Amino acid sequence: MMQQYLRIKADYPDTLVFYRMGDFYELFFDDAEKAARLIGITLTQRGSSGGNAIKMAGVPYHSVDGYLAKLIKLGESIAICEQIGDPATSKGPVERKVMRVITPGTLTESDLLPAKSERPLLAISVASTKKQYSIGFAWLSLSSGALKLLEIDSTEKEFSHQLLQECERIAAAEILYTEDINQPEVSALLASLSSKITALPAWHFDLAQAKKSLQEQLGVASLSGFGAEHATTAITAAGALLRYTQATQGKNLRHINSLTLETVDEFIGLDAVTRRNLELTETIRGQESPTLFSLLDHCRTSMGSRLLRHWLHHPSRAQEQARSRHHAIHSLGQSDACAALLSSLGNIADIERITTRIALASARPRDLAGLRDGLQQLPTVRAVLEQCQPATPLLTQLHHALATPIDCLELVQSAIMAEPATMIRDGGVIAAGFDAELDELRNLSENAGQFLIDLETRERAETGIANLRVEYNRVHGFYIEVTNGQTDKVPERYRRRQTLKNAERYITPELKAFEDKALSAQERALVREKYLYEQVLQQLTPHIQVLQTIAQALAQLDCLVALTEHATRHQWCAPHLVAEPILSIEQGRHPVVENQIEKFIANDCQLNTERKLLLITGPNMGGKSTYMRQVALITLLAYVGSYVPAASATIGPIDRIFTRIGAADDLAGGRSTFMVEMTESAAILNAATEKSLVLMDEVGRGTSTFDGLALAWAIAKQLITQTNSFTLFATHYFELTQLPDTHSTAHNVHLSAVEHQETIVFLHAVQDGPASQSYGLQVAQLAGIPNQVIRAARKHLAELEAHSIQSTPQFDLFASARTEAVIDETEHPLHTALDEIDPDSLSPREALDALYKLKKLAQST
Ligand SMILES: Nc1ncnc2c1ncn2[C@@H]1O[C@H](COP(=O)(O)OP(=O)(O)OP(=O)(O)O)[C@@H](O)[C@H]1O
Repeated sequence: MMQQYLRIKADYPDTLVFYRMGDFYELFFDDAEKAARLIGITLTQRGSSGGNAIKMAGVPYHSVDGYLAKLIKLGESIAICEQIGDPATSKGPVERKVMRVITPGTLTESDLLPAKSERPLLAISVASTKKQYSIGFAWLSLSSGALKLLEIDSTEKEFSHQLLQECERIAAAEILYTEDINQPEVSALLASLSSKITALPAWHFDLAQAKKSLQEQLGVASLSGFGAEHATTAITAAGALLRYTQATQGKNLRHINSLTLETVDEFIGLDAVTRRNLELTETIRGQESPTLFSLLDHCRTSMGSRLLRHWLHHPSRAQEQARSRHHAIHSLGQSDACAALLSSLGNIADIERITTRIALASARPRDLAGLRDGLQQLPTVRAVLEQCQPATPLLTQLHHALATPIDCLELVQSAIMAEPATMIRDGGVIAAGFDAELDELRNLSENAGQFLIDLETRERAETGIANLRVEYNRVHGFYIEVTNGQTDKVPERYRRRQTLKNAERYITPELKAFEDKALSAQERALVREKYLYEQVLQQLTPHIQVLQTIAQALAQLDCLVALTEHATRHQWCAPHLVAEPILSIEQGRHPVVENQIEKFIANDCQLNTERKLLLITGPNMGGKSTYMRQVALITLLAYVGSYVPAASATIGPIDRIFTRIGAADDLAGGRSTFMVEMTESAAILNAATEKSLVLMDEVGRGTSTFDGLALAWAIAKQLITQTNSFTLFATHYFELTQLPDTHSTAHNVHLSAVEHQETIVFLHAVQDGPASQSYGLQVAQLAGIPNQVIRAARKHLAELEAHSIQSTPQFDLFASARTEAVIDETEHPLHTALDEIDPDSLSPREALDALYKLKKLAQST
């Protein structure tokens, strides 16, 4: 047996092998030690191999799912090795085979998957020519069957950034790549993500082979129908991805029958920092709520929740998609459609994942019952949609997709019991009337009850033993039990089966014959049921595609209903997406904060070609960050297709949203607060365009005042004059408020506060003009800094202010620092000489002389 084990293990060196032995899965050697360490199962030793004791650890097969879930969470992969031979007939060890490999990116079991998020598997391929790179991404959500491709061109400088950005957006549970990627830092880069990283041999990434297997999988002769035939690097990645998935599943992947080619400019660009700062699906501290997603997720199905999460991370730049959702929300909100739909959707199971399990033949009886109950809701859902006025194209499309697949529904209705057992092996799954043979076998075993009662009555009468009982247990089968006092009345034909303390148990030829028949009928019924169940799964496979369409339509409808619900409840408005460059929000609120505090103060935001950068000043705690975030979230929500928390919102084309908010050390990544701040700012300055929305919060505060101020000033200037992006720039450097004097597209706004009896009251209202003072000490006092410290600070502040007698203290310090530097430089003899030259008035000869003179001067200093 150990030889068999070692042969199998050799094919799965980096995977924990769960080796089936009777009712247990056993792990051996290093696998056993590792599993014992990771999931706390007991490590034992038995026998020996090569003179060393064999370490082993096992888990019972019926509770394996819990252990698998823990291991997968820890990033482990597991090979499930089953007994496939018949132990009764095999000579030597029973034949065994790895039936499937479970990896973090290839999960389909409901117990192992999070209900509300996807766990995609991503493969990355890189092709390079000189300094140009093409990065191919192919990712698959095995639990839904959605396969996506993306190919981006990159340069050496951009490579790492682009690779990381896409990986973070896709958020794969597992990444496949080849170590042969020419960039050695790639593996380090990928390792910085939280996914499991699997390196594959280079030959898995072969274009010709990839194209062939992709076409075979999708059942097409060319990929042109998907517009993907030229995306060769992405196709190469898809080849490796398919090979890996097929190998782990050991089955046909019938539910993967389409692919989507994404383009890099399709979505509003959100880098990882921005996703985090805006707290879309995770708070900055990494919690699940409160986030934009936790706020809006009123979805009744897990399919809806997953799609909503996807929508929030993928707002399309094309305004059409968002507009069609706004129209649908308008229509759904007009009537009481939402309430009706919410109750129907609440009765619908996760048809998307159930369909996948049907394709993989791993669907459990309750999956099919769930499918049946869900499909039965479709007519009601459609009827409600028909009532929605006005009928919008999107709702009509959903109505169309939600037609009941009659054949499929009839099949599950007739085949599956109303409330089937959890496992097919226990029976109690196939409905009565579906199969005559099964009904007959069940009849035989179930009618045993009456036969036994009759027998008992007869035997009592014949033997005169009044308390004689005919009974059954799993170990000894049927028997007649007679208490000790009565055993002398037992007739000859009784054979003793078992002796107990107070009684004897017997069997008779008649009872034995019945037992054989009944037990075999029961066994045969179980076998028949299993067979029928497999047939039903088979017969469902032609319906996979239509079930996928239904699942997607239900998910969309669920999201729309959730958004409508929220919009109605919180008086959100329909945004206008327009072609002009404008971002005009009236009475905007922060969607999450407005829900958490009693009285949220609404604020406007006007940005357009004449007003592109707002310098936001105001006290700490005044609401600057909240204001900036709310503008970004309203913009994002509008493009997601949701209504927005405002009285009105008109928003033009937006290509990316950038944020530089707050400062946190990235100690793990080896970057200080200031380094993080500057890296993020650099990314913005390099990539922002005039269609980008940029949020900059207190840039420069991570370093000394002068350096910080100088950087903040230069960055703001660059955003005004070069990138010309829509910018919200919050700062505590009052000196920056002078920028609008020289740059007409920059404007000052501030968050107001008033002093009241030595303390400060925040008004949270955005007003024109710069703030008059910073109220830092008052906020510190509010925060509980001891009075003594506050008094000392106040004294020191007065001294500082007295020192800088100039009108605007810090700015003048900054200005004089600059002029000093300039004076220094102009006093250099070389500079003096240069200043004296007027190139326009020089003859060629004089110019040459001047050049010699300058060169000499340069050498002498
Ligand atoms: N518009 C508003 N209406 C009501 N309360 C608000 C509003 N904006 C912000 N607040 C409240 O004020 C608190 C502080 O807001 P915020 O963090 O935006 O201030 P800030 O000016 O960015 O402060 P700092 O400069 O210290 O970072 C928020 O937690 C919120 O409770």
